[in-house]
Amino acid sequence: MSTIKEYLLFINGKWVTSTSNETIDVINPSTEEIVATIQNGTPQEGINALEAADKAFKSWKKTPARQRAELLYKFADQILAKKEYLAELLVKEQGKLLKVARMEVEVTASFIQYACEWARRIEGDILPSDNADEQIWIQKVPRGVIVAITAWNFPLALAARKLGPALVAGNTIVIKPTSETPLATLELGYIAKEVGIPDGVINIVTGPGRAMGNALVEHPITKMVTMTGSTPVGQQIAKNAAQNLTHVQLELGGKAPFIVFKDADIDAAVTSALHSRFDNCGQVCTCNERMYVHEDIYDKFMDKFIAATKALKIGDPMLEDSDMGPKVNASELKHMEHLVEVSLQEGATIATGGKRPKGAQFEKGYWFEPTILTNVKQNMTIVHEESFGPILPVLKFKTFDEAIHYANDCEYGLAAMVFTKDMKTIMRCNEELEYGEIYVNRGHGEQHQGFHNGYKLSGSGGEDGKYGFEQYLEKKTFYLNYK
Ligand SMILES: NC(=O)C1=CN([C@@H]2O[C@H](COP(=O)(O)OP(=O)(O)OC[C@H]3O[C@@H](n4cnc5c(N)ncnc54)[C@H](OP(=O)(O)O)[C@@H]3O)[C@@H](O)[C@H]2O)C=CC1
Ligand SMILES: O=C(O)[C@@H](O)[C@@H]1OC[C@H](O)[C@H]1O
Repeated sequence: MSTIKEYLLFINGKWVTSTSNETIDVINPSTEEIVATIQNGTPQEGINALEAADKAFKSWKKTPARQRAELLYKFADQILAKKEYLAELLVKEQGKLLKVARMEVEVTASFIQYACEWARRIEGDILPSDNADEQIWIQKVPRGVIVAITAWNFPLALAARKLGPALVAGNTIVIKPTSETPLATLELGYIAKEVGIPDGVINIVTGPGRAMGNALVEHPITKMVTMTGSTPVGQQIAKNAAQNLTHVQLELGGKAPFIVFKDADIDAAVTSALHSRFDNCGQVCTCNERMYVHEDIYDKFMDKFIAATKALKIGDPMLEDSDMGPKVNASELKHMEHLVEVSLQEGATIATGGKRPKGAQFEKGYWFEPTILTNVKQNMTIVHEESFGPILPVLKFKTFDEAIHYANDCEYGLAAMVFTKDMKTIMRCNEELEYGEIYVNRGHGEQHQGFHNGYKLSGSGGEDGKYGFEQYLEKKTFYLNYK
């Protein structure tokens, strides 16, 4: 009889049971079984975590950056040492394929290792003053307590993407993972103790965002909120943080266009389009959310693309030969069905998929077939509303200007993908596409040294790389007169 693990709140280096005496079940999306429970933490417990982080900040910021990095390298090593355990936990709580979960654990460690490289590169400026015998120093200093709020699609990697730079820069952190997939993130509390991260430097609290999240965002101890999630919630966080003018960094929704020009390598485009839509059951912020294929190659492209989509194997994410697992929860599954229903009502047709799969193995769980919609018009809902799931509308285009117009006709601006061999077309796309991240002749997939930056309603601030690291530092200008 497997016992259900009850996770507690991780505050000031201790595991704490919430005074709410309430827990939240974490459900396995493949089986609908309870995987574990978490605390329904109270807003006061969130504030307790902030106070612990504030207390720890005073000594953590004085710790030489190299020592901070050395501890975080050990933290990353311990994450890798637990790869199989953490990967299986991710499969159970999020439904992602085991091979993708293993990649997520590796990426979690590499996010932290990348941040550690910045330990000896925190550079300021020294400027000559207009006054004699005076210098101006512009110093980079840590902000203080960072609140990190994460989404459910890559929960562990998203936490590390924030924890790494925050701590290397000298800040302390309170992480609130989503209530959907908090387990692997909570395991970071055990790892923090194992490697000797000082108490209070890392705190992990759970509870619904509207209560626990609000409390963390609105408190004056909080000096920065970094959040990954949906645009409506990001907008709410920005409003709540405004009362203290707290710095906010938001990575939000997307509706990436995937444009296949007439001269594209069709086989390469088919493979990239397939993975950029259906990997992680379409639950990646930079996913191929809508395709524009030049009319001259449309039939040839679609024959190959539909065949490849039909060949995808939906199944138990623990099995090596599965290509796609379930959606993360029941409401997301219902959202898929709703989007297909609306698309059909608006005149689209289904080339493949469009419903829950049949079979005994799909009786339980939140499964949805990989779906391609055709006869789609630019003004349809599915072309503008993020699906964040395995549904792909495909449209034709005639001219370059038409493709760019369609692609930019969107309230989001995170990622775009373009397939062409023509350099002039590539450079015009670079210039005219209104997106923070453009992939040319390959599918989506950021790298740590890049800059994951959403335009429009896809976010503000950006993260990763040099410019993401800089967000975790404040500037302090120092006029030194030595007359
Ligand atoms: N740009 C990017 O890099 C990424 C963007 N996303 C986007 O995230 C969405 C899916 O993730 P999902 O988790 O459903 O996103 P949500 O916006 O629903 O939740 C994100 C996080 O915010 C918390 N939250 C909710 N309300 C508040 C509040 N009022 N104050 C503070 N925190 C709050 C949630 O907690 P709880 O769940 O416990 O309520 C969760 O931890 C998609 O739209 C996708 O596009 C996802 C991944 C990456
Ligand atoms: O947030 C996302 O969906 C992507 O940025 C995803 O998150 C962590 C992985 O490294 C990215 O692919």
